[in-house]
Amino acid sequence: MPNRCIRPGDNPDLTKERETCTFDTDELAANLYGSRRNLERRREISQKVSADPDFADPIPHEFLSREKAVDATAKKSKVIFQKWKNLVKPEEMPHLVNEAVGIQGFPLALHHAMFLPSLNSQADDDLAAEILPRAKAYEIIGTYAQTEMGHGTNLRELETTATYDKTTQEFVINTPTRKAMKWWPGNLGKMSNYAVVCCQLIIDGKNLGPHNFLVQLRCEKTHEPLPGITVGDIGPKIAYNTTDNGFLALDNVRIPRRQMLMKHAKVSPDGTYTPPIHAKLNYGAMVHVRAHMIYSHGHLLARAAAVATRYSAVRRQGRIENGGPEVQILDYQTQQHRIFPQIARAYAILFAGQEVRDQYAKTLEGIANGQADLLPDLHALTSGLKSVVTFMGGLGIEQCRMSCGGHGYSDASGLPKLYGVQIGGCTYEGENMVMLQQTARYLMKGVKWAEQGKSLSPSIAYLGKKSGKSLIGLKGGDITREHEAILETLEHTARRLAIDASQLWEKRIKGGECKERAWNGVTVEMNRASRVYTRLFMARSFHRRLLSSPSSIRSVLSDLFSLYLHYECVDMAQHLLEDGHCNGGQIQYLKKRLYEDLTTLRPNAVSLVDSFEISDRELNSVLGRRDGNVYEALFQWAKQSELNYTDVLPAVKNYMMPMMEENRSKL
Ligand SMILES: CCCCCCCCCCCC(=O)SCCNC(=O)CCNC(=O)[C@H](O)C(C)(C)COP(=O)(O)OP(=O)(O)OC[C@H]1O[C@@H](n2cnc3c(N)ncnc32)[C@H](O)[C@@H]1OP(=O)(O)O
Ligand SMILES: Cc1cc2nc3c(=O)[nH]c(=O)nc-3n(C[C@H](O)[C@H](O)[C@H](O)COP(=O)(O)OP(=O)(O)OC[C@H]3O[C@@H](n4cnc5c(N)ncnc54)[C@H](O)[C@@H]3O)c2cc1C
Repeated sequence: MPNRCIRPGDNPDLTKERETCTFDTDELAANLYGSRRNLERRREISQKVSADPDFADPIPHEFLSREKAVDATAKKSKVIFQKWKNLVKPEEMPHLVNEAVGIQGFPLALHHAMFLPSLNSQADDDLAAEILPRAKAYEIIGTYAQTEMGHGTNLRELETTATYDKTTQEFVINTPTRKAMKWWPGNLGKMSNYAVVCCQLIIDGKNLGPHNFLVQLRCEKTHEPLPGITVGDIGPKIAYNTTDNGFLALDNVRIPRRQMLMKHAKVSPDGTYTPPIHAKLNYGAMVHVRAHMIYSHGHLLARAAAVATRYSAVRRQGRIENGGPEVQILDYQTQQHRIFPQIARAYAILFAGQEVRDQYAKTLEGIANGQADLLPDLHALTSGLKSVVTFMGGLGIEQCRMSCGGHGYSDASGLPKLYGVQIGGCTYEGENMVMLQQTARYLMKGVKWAEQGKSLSPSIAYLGKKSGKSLIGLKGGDITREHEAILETLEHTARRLAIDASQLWEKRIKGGECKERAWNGVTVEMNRASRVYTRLFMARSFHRRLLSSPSSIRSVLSDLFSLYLHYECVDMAQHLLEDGHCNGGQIQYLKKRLYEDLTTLRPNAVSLVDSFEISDRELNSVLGRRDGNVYEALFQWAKQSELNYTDVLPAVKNYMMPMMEENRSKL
């Protein structure tokens, strides 16, 4: 079967891998990206970016100072949002940015991820008509400033205030304390001249909670901060270092009333407050990012899996049998066990990410028509997914990095940067432990609704089902039935953990604790239930994708899905065993099946990552390059280190040489 990545001059081991492929890599890639046309567009964009001299990098970003890297990124962003703007559709923009700029952020990242979405979904018609065309035309750059130095998670306690002044029909915005400074917002420090700023709305001395306001930060002509505004960059971070995450203090900054985002909550000129149809519609921009970051985080894991798999096919080290040749490290079972589950998880996350984006679009449609009833389900699901996926992805990338040995530790591999970017997601858009609790709140309601026989939304329908005994290992050799048996066991486990957590909570309340304190005593169990609910959703979503896939790729997807399920179950074995639903023999069976999966997938491993269709430029990894010619490329990469510009560094000349000289002369 064709793997369409084979080219003359490639590393022969990699070519051999591609020759053993049992499916059409283009078919799988087209399925992943939605259609053949989308796949072709993806390639076209990759090729055109590589050919555009405006995107050429004289030296890799890894060797640039932060200021120079920010400069290079801004220069390319201008090219994207002027020259290229009309050449790509909005949905193709993330790919264009990844290709042209990379993953560490760019001046308009928050403009796209949060500024435009919050204006789109929360500004009233008048404000939207005035500001959106300017924002969409990049006449202005905006960000989303919510988090403060002292509070990020607990939005109710944000300290920035917007106090309504009826006499002038303005809001007066203030940062009352040092820790009330906005701290962290991406692109706030240096790039943005506007921001949606989250403030406590105060009318007639009454605090009506966090609301969003459009605030101009800098002069449109000079880009200098406006009076009353203190703004800057918060300094270097683990990753995202081409993003100017910023600080902001506001001192009696006045904005017109109509710059409150008033599509849902409203303040009339006389100061009358009208609440929104759903109390949390002001939090809509966060739901937007949570719904979209799942897919982009799937892509980060996909990249790491591509690097680790390709490199493991070209790296030869050690022997499996005495006297045999040095083997490709991909032949070691431990290496397969480290990397193949990451390939499967990357596919699973990408599939789930696509489903949740669709669910987000449906929910938004409902809200536009005055119906917010899909929002609680979406909030629970996106909160769970962002937490599980960012954590799973971080661990997965780290496994991929370690699987590349010493070279994985080098920036040449691209893996340290991927890891840094991925784990940022564990924190931003809601710290994972906190967001899992949001999911758990919904599950606790679901448990009650199920007890009362009420109807349940699809994502929690399993709470209303009855468990039978686990059929894992008892259904014979039919793979379809085995998948169903495992899914049923996952459903049972998710249901049981939610019910157990609910009972533990109730027990503490009955024991005399207030609901909230009792909750804090069971949050580890609550979050466990949320994770398994989310992992069940991911497994179901992968299964739906498998069932709807064309026959040409069904077999390889089924192999991948088997590996995914077996790995998930072994990883969660404790939960499967705890209540006796599964027994030790069944876990042993799952492990045996997992090891068989590793062998089954081995001939297709390289081809499965080829189907991620990530160009060399986008992958930005010497180890993961498509042609597999890594050793020469490693040397060429290292030669660009600024330490190699001269043979004798000033640091050596000024300090080390005199030291050695002095020590020699003492003898
Ligand atoms: C583009 C990709 C590229 C990606 C590139 C992106 C670049 C990076 C961008 C990073 C940007 C950021 O980090 S921006 C900053 C993000 N910050 C956060 O995410 C802060 C996290 N904190 C929160 O969201 C909140 O404070 C909570 C949810 C934890 C608590 O809020 P709360 O107001 O106290 O509400 P709480 O009592 O818990 O809940 C009351 C009820 O509201 C519901 N509820 C709570 N939140 C929501 C919500 N968002 N939507 C609907 N419903 C909600 C609850 O389920 C509950 O329902 P019921 O039970 O009553 O029915
Ligand atoms: C890369 C990056 C980009 C960001 N971009 C933006 C941006 O563009 N705009 C913006 O406004 N913000 C941004 N942020 C800020 C981010 O949203 C917050 O840092 C995040 O929401 C976590 O809040 P916190 O920092 O207050 O953490 P904290 O809440 O202080 O968390 C510290 C610890 O306390 C625990 N904890 C807190 N509350 C609870 C609870 N109720 N139950 C149990 N445990 C709890 C947490 O789990 C965690 O272990 C960004 C952050 C990062 C890292």
